[in-house]
Amino acid sequence: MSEWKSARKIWDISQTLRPGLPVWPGDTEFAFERSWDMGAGSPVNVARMTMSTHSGTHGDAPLHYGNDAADIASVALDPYIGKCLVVDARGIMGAIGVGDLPAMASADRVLFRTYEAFPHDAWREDFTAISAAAIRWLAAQGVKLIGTDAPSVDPQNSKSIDAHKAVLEHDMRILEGLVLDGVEAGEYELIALPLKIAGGDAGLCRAILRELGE
Ligand SMILES: Nc1ccccc1C(=O)C[C@H](N)C(=O)O
Ligand SMILES: [Zn+2]
Ligand SMILES: [Zn+2]
Repeated sequence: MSEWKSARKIWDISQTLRPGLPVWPGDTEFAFERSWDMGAGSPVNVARMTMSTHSGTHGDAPLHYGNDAADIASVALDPYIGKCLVVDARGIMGAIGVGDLPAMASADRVLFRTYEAFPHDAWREDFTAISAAAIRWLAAQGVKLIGTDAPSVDPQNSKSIDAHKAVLEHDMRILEGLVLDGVEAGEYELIALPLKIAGGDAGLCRAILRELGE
């Protein structure tokens, strides 16, 4: 075993960014290409990327759903690091409602697993959203961050984006596109920092869960 291996187990809950990554219908495809190849003129390999700010696993900035709201470079990082509760929401169709929420003593962060198996290779329009009522209920319990393995907290065809508006109203943070395959319901430490993009309406994340320590 590598001497670098942490004593506490780590789950990588991030999508792998690569060409062909399923993206929101109509949004920018993820593209990656070498701009310099190591060899004759260059001592190193370097690539360039083109992508939507909502590619793969990401955190939404309040600016995404509020014009005068904070960009991703300005938000505090506290919501993105610390103890979280993973909730098994597999089998719920449509949107997660208040009645689907577990009795919670206290949790600052709640992540919902909606997929039996994450759809890495195709866009699925029928993902499970989260109702605005459920978001308000979570806010009332003190929850500061809501995460989901679905690509949005609102349904794909929503124009009123009620869940996002409820999040804005309660100044919560959102993680979308998490990969929770093989993660059991329970408590973990979350670390998922969005990239610091000035004016960014979202930031790509490398998201992990870590086994709780002493
Ligand atoms: N790329 C988009 C283009 C148009 C409308 C929405 C998106 C989204 O990505 C939704 C997003 N993931 C969200 O719920 O925050
Ligand atoms: Zn998003
Ligand atoms: Zn969103």
